[in-house]
Amino acid sequence: MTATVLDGKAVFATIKDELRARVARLAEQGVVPGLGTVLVGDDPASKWYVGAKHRDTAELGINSFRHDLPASATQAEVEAVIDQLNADPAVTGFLVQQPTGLDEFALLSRVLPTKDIDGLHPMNLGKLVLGEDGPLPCTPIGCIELLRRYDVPLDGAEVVVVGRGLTVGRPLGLLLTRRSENATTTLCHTGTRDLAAHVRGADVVISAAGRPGLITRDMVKPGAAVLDVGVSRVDGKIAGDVDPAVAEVAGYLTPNPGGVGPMTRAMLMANLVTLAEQQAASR
Ligand SMILES: Nc1nc(=O)c2c([nH]1)NC[C@@H]1CN(c3ccc(C(=O)N[C@@H](CCC(=O)O)C(=O)O)cc3)C=[N+]21
Repeated sequence: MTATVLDGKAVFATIKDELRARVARLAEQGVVPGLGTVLVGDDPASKWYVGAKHRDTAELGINSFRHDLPASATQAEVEAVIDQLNADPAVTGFLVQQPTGLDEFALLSRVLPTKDIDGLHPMNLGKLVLGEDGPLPCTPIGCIELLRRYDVPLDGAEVVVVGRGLTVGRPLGLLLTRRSENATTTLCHTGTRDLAAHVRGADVVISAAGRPGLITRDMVKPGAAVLDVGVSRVDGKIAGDVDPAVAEVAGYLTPNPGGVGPMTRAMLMANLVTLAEQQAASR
């Protein structure tokens, strides 16, 4: 038995087709969505992610506005770029690529909540807690969407999330326990005494710890769905949190690369098109 591949790249291709149709309808109303990105410094991985996002927009007929700043950029300089993107009506939504090395909370708070396609503005995270509609964080909804497209049930399922970071683990817990997802969710982290015991009971495991090989074959319940969000680098290559031998016992497994990464970009594009539709409707 070998696990069914949760092919994020293939699902992204399908989602691109769906989005192209929505972009075409917006074009009939004279609206072209616009993505803004702010990148600080020259971390090669961050550069690649931002570059990939701009290739995605080009493929979808979405405008893009790229602001790359040197590592020496100050808080005030980055905030000035945020102000400019907030004020530009051609920019539907934008994100500040993390990490910046600056005061992240101040930067996140400065983005107009209505242009926050990352769903990480305190207002939007608050809406998530309160159960109000708003843009949702891309990697967490990417995980949920990937499971949905492969008919992996979440309703009543035991889900173990490994990691409590702002962009993945923390919001995933909030999303999975909503009535619409209805999963019983355990959030594990570096303080968890017996990780293996928790993972063993899980129908779905989502690991976003950034520790290569953390999830091993012996920890996984046969038939479980395993999503690998880890993007550590070992010898210049992507190393996930999930040991490859997990494929021998899991029912479903994301490749890495080719799993959650493309789904994150898919949800970013979807959030952007949704915002453009909302802005078009309220004109
Ligand atoms: N404000 C903000 N928003 C983000 O969404 C955000 C961020 N900051 N900081 C960094 C993380 C990381 N991230 C990835 C997106 C796509 C891939 C991706 O598509 N990876 C490809 C290939 C990777 C490769 O081959 O190098 C894959 O998994 O197949 C990976 C990682 C978004 N992030």
